[in-house]
This record gives sequence, C-alpha cells and structure tokens, in this order.
Amino acid sequence: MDVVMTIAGSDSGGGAGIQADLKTFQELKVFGTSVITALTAQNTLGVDGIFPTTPEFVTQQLSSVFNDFDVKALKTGMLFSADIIERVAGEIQNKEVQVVVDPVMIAKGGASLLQQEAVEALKTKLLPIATVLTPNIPEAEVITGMTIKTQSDIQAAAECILEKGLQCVVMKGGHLENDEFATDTVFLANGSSFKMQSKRIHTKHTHGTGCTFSAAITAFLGRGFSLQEAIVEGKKFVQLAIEHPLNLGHGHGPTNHFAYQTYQDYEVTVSEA
Ligand SMILES: Nc1ncnc2c1ncn2[C@@H]1O[C@H](COP(=O)(O)OP(=O)(O)OP(=O)(O)O)[C@@H](O)[C@H]1O
Ligand SMILES: Cc1ncc(COP(=O)(O)O)c(N)n1
Repeated sequence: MDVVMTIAGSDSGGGAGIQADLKTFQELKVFGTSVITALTAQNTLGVDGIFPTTPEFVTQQLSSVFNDFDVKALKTGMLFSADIIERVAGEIQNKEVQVVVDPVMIAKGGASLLQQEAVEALKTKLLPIATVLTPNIPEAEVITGMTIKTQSDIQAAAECILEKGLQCVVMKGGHLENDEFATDTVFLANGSSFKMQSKRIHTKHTHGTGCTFSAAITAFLGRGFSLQEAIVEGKKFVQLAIEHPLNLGHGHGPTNHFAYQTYQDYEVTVSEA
C-alpha cells in the first residue's frame, strides 16, 4: 500500500485539517500518516482556540515517520508559524517525495491560521521545494502582492508563483464570482496550462474544501498518477464531496468524503486555459 503524509493542523470539528486529510486518504485507498502542527478547538461555526505544537516536536514527528516509512507524497496545510515552516522545509528538502502545498491562511470563519510574518518563510523556504501549490484567490494575492480579478490577473499571478521554482500551481476559483461554475486553472512550469470546470454547488457546507482537494491530489500522486491526472481526479473528489453534503453542525458544515466511492458519476470538464 502507498504511504502518504499530511502536515497540518487538527480540526476538532472533523471537517478540515488533519481529519479531512486522513478521511480523504482512507477513501482513496492510501495509508495516511500525520504530523500535527497545531491543535484547534473548532467546529462548523468557527475557531475557538489555537494551541500550536513546538517546532521541535514537529521535527520529531517528521523524523519518526520518515525513519520508518517510504512516504511517496505529502501535503502541507495549516503551518501556523515561520519556525514550523522552516522545520518542515528543512526535513523534507532532501527527500524523494512529491510535495503538495495548500497555503492555508484564513479559516472560513475568519480566524488566522498562519501568522503574518510566516508568509515570507512560506515563499522562500517551502515554495521552491513544492511540486504543486493550490492557492485560492486571496491566498495567491497575499503570496504575489497582486490584485486578482480577471483571467489575465490569474495567469500573471501564476507565472509569478512559478518563478519560485515549483512545478505547478492550481489557482482555485472557489472564491471567484460565478454562479454557474467553479473553475480552477492549472499552470505548469513547462508553460502549458489548462482549465478544470465543474458545476458550482450552492451550499453553505464548504468547510474544508481546500484541505480535501489538496489531500485528494496527494493521495493520487502517492498512487502514482501523473500530476495532471492527480489534479483532475482530485477536483472530481472534492466536487462529489460538496455535491452530496452531510448537513452536520450549525454553521459551514463539512463535505462528504464518502461521496466519491458512492457516486462515481461526475465528469470534470478539462479545456485549454
Ligand atoms: N460551491 C462550490 N461548488 C463546487 N466546487 C467548489 C465550490 N467551492 C469551491 N469549490 C471547489 O473546491 C476546491 C477548493 O476550492 P476553494 O476555493 O474553496 O478552496 P479554499 O478556499 O482554499 O478552501 P478552504 O477555505 O477550505 O481552505 C476547488 O476545486 C474549487 O473550485
Ligand atoms: C486545522 C484547519 N486547517 C485548515 C482549515 C481551513 O479550512 P476552511 O477554510 O474550510 O475553514 C481549518 N479551518 N482548520
């Protein structure tokens, strides 16, 4: 069985973070290991508290897993501080592992999951060793310092991000104003690009969509899919998870990680960007 890893924060409400990642890994038939960067006291209504792990203990968790398992692919989610980012980058930079970076910054409820001064470490330490980055539009704006409104802004921001040395950036369109479609645009370092379009679901149950998407990409990479196949199939996984909500909690509820196995009937439209 292929082994993958998530390096992220714990969501006590189970919809995002480590919990969403491990559920996704399980559904996609890879063996999930985890390195916890912070505990959050959280539910579908918001984040009530954050208790970060010490950077030393993040390193210890990474060593324990890497000393025993052949990790094929990993993802990072909530990393919280510059210290933790530096520890993570230091531990993974010489490993033969595909690295999916979900640059988690702000939770849906508005809580900050990444300290402001950590953005520089993300850009200079983690992006150069990433295989793929999956920013939403506000995250891409913070990383590039650009304002992103149009498709040409998306392209310019993606090109700026690719200059950091990673192989691929998936610009997620969940936050774009479009009533009909949720469109993500994928840019590769070799100059090619493509669009992935799915039906926009009108629901408030989108807690953890970004975590679930990046975990699904990681699982497919771990299983040996090509980068493009892993990204497109990851989009299908998150689409089905949003489309068949569980209706849990009183706020922004979790997505449905079981849906991919139950309903295999969705086709993501892939076209030229
Ligand atoms: N309402 C929706 N209907 C269908 N797909 C959606 C919807 N909202 C987001 N998506 C898709 O879900 C994936 C995650 O995108 P999103 O922009 O929500 O990430 P995110 O903001 O980083 O998520 P999170 O806030 O959970 O970290 C993308 O593929 C996006 O297109
Ligand atoms: C531990 C953790 N990691 C990531 C998110 C982002 O998810 P969302 O933006 O859906 O709140 C979160 N809320 N909590």
